Amino acid sequence: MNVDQLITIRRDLHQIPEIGFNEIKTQTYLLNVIQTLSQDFLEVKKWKTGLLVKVAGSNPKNVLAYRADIDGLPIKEKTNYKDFQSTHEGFMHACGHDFHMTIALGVLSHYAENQPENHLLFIFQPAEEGPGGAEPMLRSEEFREWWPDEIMALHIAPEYPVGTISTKTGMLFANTSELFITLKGKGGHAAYPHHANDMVVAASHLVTQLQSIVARNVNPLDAGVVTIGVIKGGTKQNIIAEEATIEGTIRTKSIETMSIIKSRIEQLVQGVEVGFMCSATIDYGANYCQVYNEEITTNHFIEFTKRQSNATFVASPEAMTGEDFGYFLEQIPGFMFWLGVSCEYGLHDARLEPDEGAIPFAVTHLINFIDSK
Ligand SMILES: CC(=O)N[C@@H](CCC[C@H](N)C(=O)O)C(=O)O
Repeated sequence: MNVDQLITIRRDLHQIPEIGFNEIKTQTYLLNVIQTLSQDFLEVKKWKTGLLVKVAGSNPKNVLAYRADIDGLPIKEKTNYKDFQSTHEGFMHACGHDFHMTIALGVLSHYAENQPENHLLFIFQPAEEGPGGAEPMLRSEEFREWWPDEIMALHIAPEYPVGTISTKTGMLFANTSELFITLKGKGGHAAYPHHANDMVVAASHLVTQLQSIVARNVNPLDAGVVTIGVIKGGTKQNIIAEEATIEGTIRTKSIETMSIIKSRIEQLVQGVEVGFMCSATIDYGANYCQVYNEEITTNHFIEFTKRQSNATFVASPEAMTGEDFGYFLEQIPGFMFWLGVSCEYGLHDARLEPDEGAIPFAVTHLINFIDSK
């Protein structure tokens, strides 16, 4: 695949972002591209809205896997793209998964023409942003039949210039848990507050109290995040709300801190139930384990990257981002790395315009790395 074809694919995919386990058009698009490749060494399996593609090696000793996540986000795009903005109103590839898929297709197309020595497995995984596709995929018969010996994945990094690769051994990304809290009280007329239990006021108190957990319950030498991204409640300005919902995410470096934060959330929610005479439910949604890069495979990739004259290696700090790729790394040795895409706006920003020059760079880097093994 030449650079123009890769850019066309990225722009096509950018126009059809779909959220977790709804990647219907994306799956069809990927299948159509894969069908244009030479099929001599390829085998394709569908798994839910994702795909598994195996390339048969000529003298296989092991299976090396490359994983790309394929879902988009519920974000209304605000890029300056003229011809290829999202056609799905309110949805956007604002986390670079259009890049991740394109790079995977670029590498796959090379090996469809040039048979690798070892087997290769390309994983197009749904629902990374939630509710999590990696864990159920790992348990599936489809995946277990093609279980790899080693696995790798990349994530775009807007803060680094094109040509930069950044990673580290050990923890790269944090443990995560989603958080959904619903408060139910008694609604009523705005002028009769003494006959109601106002869930807008209760939710406001709770959001403020939740901020105290990291400040006062997490060891300052450890790290934790409690971010509330959504607060909803009420139906009209002169009606006291009978229901409010709070949605957020928890991030920690250790499992113990995740338990501490969750039990504090439960205590604070109980306090709000008593204090505001309401009832509450807590749902932790999708939980991801940390992304922990295995030492030997990661160091091998770092050493390879440092030897490439067109690549700049940056030792990565740990990040409180989450990735369900951590589930693959729990069971299969491998690593994830950041790929510089040079953009002033960060991940999950409606203005994210990653530099497409990173696509051919990454495709070549990965092919050279696989061939070096
Ligand atoms: C790389 C990245 O941005 N990943 C997401 C993963 C989301 C996990 C889950 N849905 C949650 O919100 O906890 C991130 O937000 O870090």
